[in-house]
Order: sequence, then structure tokens, then C-alpha cells
Amino acid sequence: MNAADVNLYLVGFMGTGKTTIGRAVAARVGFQFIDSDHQIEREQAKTIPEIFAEKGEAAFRAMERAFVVEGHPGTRAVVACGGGLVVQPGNLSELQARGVVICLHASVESILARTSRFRHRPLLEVEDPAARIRELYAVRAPIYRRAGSMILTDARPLGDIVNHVLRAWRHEAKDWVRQRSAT
Ligand SMILES: Nc1ncnc2c1ncn2[C@@H]1O[C@H](COP(=O)(O)OP(=O)(O)O)[C@@H](O)[C@H]1O
Ligand SMILES: O=C(O)C1=C[C@@H](OP(=O)(O)O)[C@@H](O)[C@H](O)C1
Ligand SMILES: [Mg+2]
Repeated sequence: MNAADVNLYLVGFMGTGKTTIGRAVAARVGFQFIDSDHQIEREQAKTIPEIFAEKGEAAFRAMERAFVVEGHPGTRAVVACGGGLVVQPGNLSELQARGVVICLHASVESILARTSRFRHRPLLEVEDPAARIRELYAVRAPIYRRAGSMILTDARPLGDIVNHVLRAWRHEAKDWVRQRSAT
């Protein structure tokens, strides 16, 4: 495969900017943009809060698993993954087999500011969302750390982050193709 066609998977905590950055990066390179949450919402004809309320988190995680196994694109796609997708065993290695994985990162303060304006993240609909973010981030941090290169999205213009992601992706796509052709 040509390095210029390799998929990009954006992972990381809620509110780190996966959906926003992913859409912008896809537009820059003319790739298809896919968001795991949007695809699941379309398939279920329900919003994420409705799925959590009516079917529970475990059912949502099974939908994410199905997205990884069946709903993934061939090539030339940028995929923004819901924040908990790579926490489920096996999902990260599936993504890494299909393209370059980059992890977005942000401080608890930025995440809180970015997520508090919206009510579509059921896991943060609690009395003390800052404490919940810290708690969840602590559990997930080791998984995010081994997911792929980390890009910080705090207090930076979106255009800078998009350029940084593009550079990291181009660089890693060459290694990804080299490693695959060596095996
Ligand atoms: N680098 C950034 N600086 C400021 N606001 C941002 C940045 N990235 C994303 N946002 C805003 O934060 C919110 C959450 O971003 P989103 O892309 O939905 O994150 P995720 O998909 O990782 O949960 C959105 O309102 C978005 O406009
Ligand atoms: O981290 C999580 O467990 C979740 C992240 C959300 O996606 P974003 O990371 O795009 O907000 C969405 O999948 C759901 O609310 C659960
Ligand atoms: Mg998102």
C-alpha cells in the first residue's frame, strides 16, 4: 500500500478534539471522515445518551466492537473514535493493524471546559464531572499512552494541531507500510 493512502485513527479522552480535528484533517487530504459515535447513532437511529439510557454502557461497548470489526473503512479514511473505544481489549490492536493510530491529549481543565457546554456525554453527566474526568483518565492513561504518538491539544489554534497531526501521520504511515511489507 502507498503511505499516502494509509488510514488515520484518532483516539484519546472525551473532549480532546478527535471529532473536530479528524474532520478538519480529512478535509485537508480529501479522505473520507468517519466518527464511530456518529456511525453508531445512525445505525441505531438513537443518540448516544439514548443508547446509554435504554440499553446500557455494555451494549454501547458491544456496538463499538462491531464498528471496529465490521464497520471499518478500507483505505483513505480518517476515523475519530469515541474515547472509550480503545479501552475495550482487542480494539486497539485491530485499529493498529488497519492504519496509523494517533492519540490526542488535553488537560482536565480543557476537557472540562470543552465538554461542559454539551450534554451528549452520558459518562460526564454527574455531580462532579472534574472528579469523574480525573478518575476515568487515570484508569485509561496507560492504554492511551501505548495507543500511538501523543499530541497535546491544549491552548493551541486548531490549525496548528491539524498540521501537527498531518506531519505525525505522514511520518508514521511510511513506517507502517514498511513494517507491513517486511512481514
Ligand atoms: N484545540 C481546541 N481548542 C479549543 N476547543 C476545541 C479544540 N478541539 C476541540 N475543541 C472543542 O471542544 C469540543 C469537543 O471537541 P470534540 O472534537 O467533540 O472532541 P472529542 O471528539 O475528542 O470528544 C468541541 O466543541 C470543539 O469545538
Ligand atoms: O470516553 C467514552 O467512554 C465516551 C466517549 C464519547 O466520545 P468522544 O470521545 O468523542 O466524546 C462517546 O463515545 C461516549 O459518550 C463514551
Ligand atoms: Mg468525538
